[in-house]
Amino acid sequence: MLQQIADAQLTTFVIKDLEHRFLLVDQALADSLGLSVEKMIGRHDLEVGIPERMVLGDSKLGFPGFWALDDEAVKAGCPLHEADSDLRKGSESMYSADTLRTPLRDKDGNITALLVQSRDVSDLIGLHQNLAENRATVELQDGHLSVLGDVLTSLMQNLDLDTLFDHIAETIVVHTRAQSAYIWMLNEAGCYMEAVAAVGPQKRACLGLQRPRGQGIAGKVWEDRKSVFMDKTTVGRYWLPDYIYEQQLCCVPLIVDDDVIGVMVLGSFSWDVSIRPEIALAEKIANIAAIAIKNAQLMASTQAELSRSRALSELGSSLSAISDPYADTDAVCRKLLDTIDINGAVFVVVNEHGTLESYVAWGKLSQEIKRLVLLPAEMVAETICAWCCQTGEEAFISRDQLDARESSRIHAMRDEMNYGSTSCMPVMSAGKVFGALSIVRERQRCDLNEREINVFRTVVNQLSAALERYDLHSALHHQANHDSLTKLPNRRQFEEELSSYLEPKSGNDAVGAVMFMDLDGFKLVNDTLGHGVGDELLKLVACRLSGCLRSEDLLARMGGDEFAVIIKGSQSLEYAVEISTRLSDSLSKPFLIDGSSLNVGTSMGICRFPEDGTNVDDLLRKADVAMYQAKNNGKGQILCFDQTLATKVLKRVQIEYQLRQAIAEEQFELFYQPKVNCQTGIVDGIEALIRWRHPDKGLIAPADFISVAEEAGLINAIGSWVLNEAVWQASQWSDTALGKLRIAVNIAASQFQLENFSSEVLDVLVHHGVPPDRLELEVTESIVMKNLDAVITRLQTLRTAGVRIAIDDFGTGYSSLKYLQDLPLDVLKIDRSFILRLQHEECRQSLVNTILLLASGLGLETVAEGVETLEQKEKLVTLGCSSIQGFYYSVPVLADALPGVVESINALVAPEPHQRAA
Ligand SMILES: Nc1nc2c(ncn2[C@@H]2O[C@H](COP(=O)(O)O[C@H]3[C@@H](O)[C@H](n4cnc5c(=O)[nH]c(N)nc54)O[C@@H]3COP(=O)(O)O)[C@@H](O)[C@H]2O)c(=O)[nH]1
Repeated sequence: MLQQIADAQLTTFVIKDLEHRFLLVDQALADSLGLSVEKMIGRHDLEVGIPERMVLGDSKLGFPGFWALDDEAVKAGCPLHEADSDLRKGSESMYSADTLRTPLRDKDGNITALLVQSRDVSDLIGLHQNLAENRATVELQDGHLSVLGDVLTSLMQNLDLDTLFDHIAETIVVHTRAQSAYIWMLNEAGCYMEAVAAVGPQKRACLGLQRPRGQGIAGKVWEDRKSVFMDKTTVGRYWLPDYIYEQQLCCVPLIVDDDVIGVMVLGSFSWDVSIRPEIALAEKIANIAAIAIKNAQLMASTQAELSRSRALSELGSSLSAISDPYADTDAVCRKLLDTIDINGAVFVVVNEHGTLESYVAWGKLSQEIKRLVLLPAEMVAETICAWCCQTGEEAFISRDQLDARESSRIHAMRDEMNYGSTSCMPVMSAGKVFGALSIVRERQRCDLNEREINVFRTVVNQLSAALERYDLHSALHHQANHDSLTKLPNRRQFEEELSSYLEPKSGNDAVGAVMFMDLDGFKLVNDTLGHGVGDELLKLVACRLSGCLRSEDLLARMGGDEFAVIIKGSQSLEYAVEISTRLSDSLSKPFLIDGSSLNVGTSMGICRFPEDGTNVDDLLRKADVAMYQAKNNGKGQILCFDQTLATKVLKRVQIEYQLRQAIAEEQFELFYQPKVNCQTGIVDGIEALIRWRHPDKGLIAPADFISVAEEAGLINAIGSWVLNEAVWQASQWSDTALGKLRIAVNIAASQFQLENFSSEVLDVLVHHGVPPDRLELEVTESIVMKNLDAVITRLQTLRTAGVRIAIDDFGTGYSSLKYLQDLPLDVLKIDRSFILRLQHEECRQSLVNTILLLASGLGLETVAEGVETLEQKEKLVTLGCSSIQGFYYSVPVLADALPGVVESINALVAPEPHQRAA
């Protein structure tokens, strides 16, 4: 029955005596040992074939053996549980057991036997091991997942491409057992893989390396499109010199949309720790990295596109405001590098000699835009730019083409400079080729596409239009700033240039001189030979003057026959005088125009800056003042500005200004001075003499303003007023005692130059109803200076009508007998200077006598001016003078006072009423 119990157990069920002999053995154990139960009873473990190291123990396994465990249980006197492991059975296969040894006691309590119950737990342990392995796998995957989560987060944070590449390389080293990492990216044209980021000792050496398809590890992974593990012993030929420290490499392709865009390489410097298992993680990182790279590339190209379109619109607006075609083209070239994704822009121009020269070249080298070295002119002539300039057509060269329109040395240069795709277009202005603009890409990059060429064409067209606008604007500007006759700068340009030159530069005043000149004798040429000759003369003068100056100086035509010069940079008065003398001398030789030899000279005024002024107005005014004075001193003079001179001129200018107001407001009055007949002692005429009643300064004598009026061209207006006023006054006196008196009016020489002068005089007489014989015109000898024939005709017309003509101030001017004969005269007025001291100086007497004889010989009456004394009067009467005028009889008086004055003069000779009666 006990045997039945033993056999019914699921476990090994054995009872042993204290010598380890089996007292009871279950059938299963006997079967497993290939023995019968009976055969085992009474035998110990070794005798039934249980291996010795199980029975007696195995030190290697740390197993004490069945017997030692049996003894231990007996000794302990209580059940002993033992989890045996890795036990080998007879077949040497491994098994594990869970054994309980329970000492059995007799009725006296003594241990007499040992119950051994043992269970085979090998399967259970296997299960445990599987469980542990599974747990490790899950943990590894969990680890990978968390690594990938980190990687994903860090790579998707919108990094720019370069930072992203670096970041990927760093991430690999952080999250795998790799000690170095390299990122290789396919170039734009898909020609090679380029190392763009690296972590590890080879970083510097490796960055920028390029590997074509199939070459090097990156090239091989690109070709095979799958991950690979290599070590130095197995793959020598792909190693190249790229990885000198690494012993093992894991290489993973970066694939997006089935295209290999790059390669990720993980390296380890030791043999001990294999990085082969890292491939799985690296591949997962690569998947994320590839997407992140693609995103960043998209982002970068979108941003580049955005900034290109921004640059394009900026370019458009800067082109519309082009101010200097050269400087602006330079800027356009630079902007083109931003506007179109290119590596170089070159601009060549056709210079004024019609030859091509390289003007500007810009290149984009690792994002930095730099000016490139310009090609020598002879090489420019062999480029595609020259072809474009010659034909006026566009040209395109693809990246791998050697275009026959360029010379072989340009091909060699292209090679050396790594030039690829090129587009060149002519820049035109008003149908004329101005130059050519060319853009270029590095050879490794794709050809310029249609869209990019269109953008380039738009820019070139805009540039051409801008140049056309600029040319037009320049022409207009030139027109506005230059004299069309002499082509010299005009007054406006002169003032602008002087003003900008005078602006203090770096705190220093500009130094130099301004000269103002006016041609002497030009008016005569113009009036006598006509404006055509005058114009030719001005052109020749401009040419001679220009030849005397340095290129930095400026000669301008200020208007009419006036020229001005800016001498820059010299403070020396001597130098200014030297230049002006040179200018003046240059005009000394006659000018030959239409077969006539013409002579002109120049009067010149000089002022210097900063001494005489620091602004345009001051300097021009002062040079003008000096010139004015030079002219007054006599023709052909050069004078430097001085303040006294300026005061005089200022006064003159003020008088001129006020005179204009005086004419407008009729601030003039006529005074009248009687002329007394020497024979009768009776007043036989009066002279009208002008006075200016200035609102502030009171009465101003004609000596203080007539000459200014003559110079300013105001005398004709004043003369008209005097004539009208005097004739009107004569008409007022018509029915009085003064009604028969002849009234003399002073006429300036320029009045005789007026074509309608005689008709004006006659009209005034008619208008006021005064007969012509009551008017006498006093003219000076200066009327013979100009247009003598016309003057004589006018005088004759007047004289024929009955107006008398007197020559005034005789003896002070030309005193030519010829004109005395030619001019139709009635009266000769002897100048006051001859009368003065008449009674003291013998020679004066004979002079006056001669004049009187001359007048009498010519049939002219005579009037002596400025007679102040009785002696003078008596002498003149004795000498036979016709009439006398002077303070001796009366100072000039106002019209109201004149009747009284005349009456009292006449009274001096008229008999008293009682005498008359007698
Ligand atoms: N074109 C015009 N010229 C005019 C006009 N009115 C005057 N003048 C000329 O101005 C000059 C100065 O004239 P005025 O100051 O009026 O002097 C005249 C007399 O006042 C002065 N005079 C007369 N008698 C004496 C005298 O005894 N002593 C003395 N010191 N001066 C005297 O002489 C002037 C007269 O000059 P003239 O005309 O030459 O007879 C003078 O040249 C005027 O011509 C005008 O309307 N238009």
